[in-house]
Order: sequence, then structure tokens, then C-alpha cells
Amino acid sequence: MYGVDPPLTMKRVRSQNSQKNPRNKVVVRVPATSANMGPGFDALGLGLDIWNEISVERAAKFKITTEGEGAGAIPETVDDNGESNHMVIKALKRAFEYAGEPMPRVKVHCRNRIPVCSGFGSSSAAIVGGLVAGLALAGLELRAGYDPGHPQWLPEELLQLATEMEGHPDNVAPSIYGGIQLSVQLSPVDMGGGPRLNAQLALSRRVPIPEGLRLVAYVPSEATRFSFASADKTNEMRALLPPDVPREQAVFNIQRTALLIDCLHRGDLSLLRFATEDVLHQPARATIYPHLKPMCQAAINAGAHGAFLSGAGPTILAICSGATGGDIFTQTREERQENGVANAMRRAVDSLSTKHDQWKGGKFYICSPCYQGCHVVSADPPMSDAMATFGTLDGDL
Ligand SMILES: N[C@@H](CCO)C(=O)O
Repeated sequence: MYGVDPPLTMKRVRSQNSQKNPRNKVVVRVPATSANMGPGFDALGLGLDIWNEISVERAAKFKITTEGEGAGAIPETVDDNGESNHMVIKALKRAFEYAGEPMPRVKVHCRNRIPVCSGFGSSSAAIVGGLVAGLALAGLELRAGYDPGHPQWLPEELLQLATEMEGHPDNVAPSIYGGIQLSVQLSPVDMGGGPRLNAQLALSRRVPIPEGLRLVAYVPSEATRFSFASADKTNEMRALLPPDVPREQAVFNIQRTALLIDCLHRGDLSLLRFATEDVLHQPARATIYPHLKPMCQAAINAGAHGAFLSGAGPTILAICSGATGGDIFTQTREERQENGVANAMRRAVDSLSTKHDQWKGGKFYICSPCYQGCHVVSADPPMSDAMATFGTLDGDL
């Protein structure tokens, strides 16, 4: 049987831990994510095996440093009260507020491998990584617990906190849990109300990943991404979407999202090219992203099982099985399907007219899904095992 994620319960043990034994330093790893997967707008997300590492240490003065992706471009300013636009700092503050502790001054170092402003979940990674680091630093114990009496309704506090900050759960859920996540926001009415419940309670369920899945992602160049600049890029790309959806478009996406979940559960990739079609967000976004349609088509023609805009873009993601047939492990690098798909995608973007040159010259990432979400790598004093490994798969998978 494929497992569902154990709801994450957060035990407040302030009297033993937080007050008496706050941590001095915490290092967390947090994966990239690709939201929507075509038709599953604001509902589906996939964790990728590309990781940021965030180190947070109590210090005499606030300081943020960045290496890797976004270094020199992400503003690192933070005032003495911890006011900052930096997502990691905002998430740390939210974590301390949640823990009921004053926000300490901290030194934050981000080792970024996730391209920023690209549709690869870099802001979710900052939010989730910052929350986990902050909760751990504040001394809260986290426990991946499963209450069989309330399997559906037990609130997953970390998911709530992260969803509230991000606005939608499809990136933060795989960032927390890894794998493919199907997330739902419930209203209090759905839940029968109750004093603990927020207006929108997010919950997430793991969807199985077919074996051997490989992903080819094209991330347009740095220059292009930063021309979009603002931290509000996702909001700008959401503002493009028409507020109302004709019934036939809603039906189109409902059918495909349901088919996609079924394909993933069966491990059947044969219908994925239809199951990853979308009419809710990609057509409007294609008006800004001229590479979207030709690259997706080229990927499918070259044998990819499906291709779509990653999150709000501009990254394009193609799903491959890593093999052109036969055994993935006995194939040479040249024979592997993802190379053919990447080459075809490159030819497609290169053949756009010169007025679209800004979309050319991007980078390809060939990667696998990640099966684990955000986790603590090291802490001083050390974490309990449960905390260090929360967000990993349960034994069901
Ligand atoms: N579902 C979101 C993901 C980006 O954060 C969107 O497409 O706008």
C-alpha cells in the first residue's frame, strides 16, 4: 500500500526545552519544488533532488550571507529589530512568534542551489527552511506523529504556517514532505468548524512516484529571471490569469488532474502527455513565455511523457523515464531519454525568433524527484531523532 504522510504534530514542550534549552545553531536542508504539474493548479507539487542549505546561528548582530544562486542579487539587508524582506528572516520571525519566544539576533547563511525567481520553489524553500530552523532554534520539538483516530483532520502545523506565508500549499507541501504532494485547503465548514481551525486548513497527501522517473528542467538565463525581478513575480504571473473560468475549461482540468493522479498511482506513464495538459494557467502565461509551448511540444515529440510550466515559470519541466527502453541501469549516458529530450528542448528555444533571445541560453537541470522533505542536518545542542528526521518517508512507501 502506498502511504499517506503522517500528519506532522508539533509538541510544545517549552517548559523542558524551549525555555531551558534553546538551540544555538541549526542547519537545515530543503528541496526545490515544481508546482502545478500541468493541470493541478495550486494543488499538486513535486519535490526535486536539488537542495538549499540554510544555517542559522544566534549572534550579537543580525547578518545574512548568500552563496550560490541569487548571491549578489538577493537583498541581504536586515535591521537591528530583525525587519527584513528576506524570506528566511520573515520565516524565522514567524517561527519564534509561533513558539511564543522573542526573536533572537541571528547570523543566517544560505547555500543556494535552487535557481531563484524561476518556478523552482525557491521562496517556498526559504519559508519552509526558515520555519524549520526557527522552530528548532526556539527549542520546540517536532514529531512526525500519526493519530489513527484523526488521520484526516489532525492539523499539520508546519504546513499551516508555511501555507499562510506562501498563500497556497502546492510548493510548500513537497518542500516539507518531499515526493509528489496533493494539497487541499479546507474551509471551517468542511471541517465542521472548531476553535483550533484556521479559515483555510491545508492538508497534503503523498501521491506515489512511478519508478525511475527523471526530470529535465530548462531554466531561462539569470538575466531573464532578474528582469522579472520582484519578489512579487508569482503574484504578477497570477494576476495574468482570468478571474473566471468557463465550465468547459474547469472540466478539462478536472478530468486531467484526476487522470494524472490515477496514472501516478498505477505507475502508468502512457497517458501522462494528456494528463499533464492544462488550460487554466498555461495559455495566459504563454503570452509572457514564448518558449512554453514550443519547448513542451518538442519535449513530448522527443519522447517525454509530459511537459509543463514549472510553477509560475519561466522554467519548463519535462517528465522522462530515464530510459529509451530496456534497463535504465545498463544504458549509456547518450542513450538515456532525458538527453534526447533536453537536446530537443534546446533546439526549440534556440529556434525562437531573435526578438525572444532573452529566453535562450538558459540552463538544463537533469534530476530526480526527491523522496524526503526539509530536514535538520545538524544542531547545537543536537536534535532528538524524531526532529532530525521529520518529513522523511514513512515505512509504507
Ligand atoms: N500554483 C502557483 C505556484 C507558484 O507559486 C501558481 O501557479 O501561481
